[in-house]
Amino acid sequence: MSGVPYFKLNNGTSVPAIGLGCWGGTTKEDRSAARHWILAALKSGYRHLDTAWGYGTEESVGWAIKESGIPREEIWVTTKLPSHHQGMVAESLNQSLTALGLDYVDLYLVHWPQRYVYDNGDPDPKDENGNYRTTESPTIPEVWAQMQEVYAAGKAKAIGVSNYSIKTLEVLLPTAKVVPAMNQVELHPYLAQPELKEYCESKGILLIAYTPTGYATVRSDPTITELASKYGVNSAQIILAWHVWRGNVAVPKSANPEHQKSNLNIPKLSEEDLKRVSALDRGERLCNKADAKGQVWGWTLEQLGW
Ligand SMILES: NC(=O)C1=CN([C@@H]2O[C@H](COP(=O)(O)OP(=O)(O)OC[C@H]3O[C@@H](n4cnc5c(N)ncnc54)[C@H](OP(=O)(O)O)[C@@H]3O)[C@@H](O)[C@H]2O)C=CC1
Ligand SMILES: O=C[C@H](O)[C@@H](O)[C@@H](O)[C@H](O)C(=O)O
Repeated sequence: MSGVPYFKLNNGTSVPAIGLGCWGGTTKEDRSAARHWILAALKSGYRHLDTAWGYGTEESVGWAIKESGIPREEIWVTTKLPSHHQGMVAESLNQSLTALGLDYVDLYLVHWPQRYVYDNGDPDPKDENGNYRTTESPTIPEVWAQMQEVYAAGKAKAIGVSNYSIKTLEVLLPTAKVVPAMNQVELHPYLAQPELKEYCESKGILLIAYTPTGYATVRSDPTITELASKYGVNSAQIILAWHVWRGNVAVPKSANPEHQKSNLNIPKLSEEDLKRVSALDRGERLCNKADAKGQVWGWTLEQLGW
């Protein structure tokens, strides 16, 4: 077993390789109650919290940081820009900072490449046919230019993207003055995304794995459970060891103190066993799958480049 390593970003800062996913449910009550399991995680040794404007848990994250008494600079905080705020990056980040009770975040991510029209602050604006009201203005490069401004102002110590593919990164990068430090995407043994990983590595972009343990689907895979027995650990630990070996940051969510603790405790696996985990890749998405219209939050898989 070993502690959590830190990975270096293209701007020279370092991020704990395991963070706590802070998606806290859909009700106001659950999102508020998340403060208690977020605080428990900080007490167990987590120093990296992953939230988003859209999760409604920024206040809970801020409360837990304050309550923990841990110095601000020892905790890595990520939040994300929602799709209906992409024309107002500075204002949206200010809203997030107010909710967090912080004066900077360590990482600010564009949550999705698709942009929605701003309609009275509705985060899911839809037309009469139930279609997302996406917009081409601002463009991806225009949104990124605004991201560079909040980075220059020091309100975000690093900036990056989420749910970007090679296709959408190829739209962003040509005019970027700051290369995204990180790209947060779905990654687990059933969706290893080797081409995206190689591409991002070649550009100096670190990947963050969301849905990192692949839910019960991947955790109960026979190879994973066999390795868990062999090493005397649980399935999530096998999968997280694989992420760290591949050089991916991972942000497992757990409200359970025992799971939280074990997710920080990374076992050392043999190269041969790690390669067995890699061999499970089948390009299967488990989160954010296409809906009945063949879209994910208003964009087709082709638009997303998935
Ligand atoms: N950028 C994006 O678009 C997205 C980002 N995310 C981020 O990624 C985070 C994690 O993603 P998520 O989809 O929740 O995937 P996870 O792989 O983190 O799965 C979470 C589930 O796994 C369970 N779990 C966690 N650890 C263990 C363990 N050791 N043993 C058994 N069960 C365990 C949790 O249950 P329990 O609480 O009971 O432990 C919970 O039900 C989110 O919170 C969010 O921060 C997620 C989706 C999209
Ligand atoms: O409106 C979009 C959804 O909230 C979507 O943003 C989430 O599934 C998300 O990607 C996450 O980070 O958990």
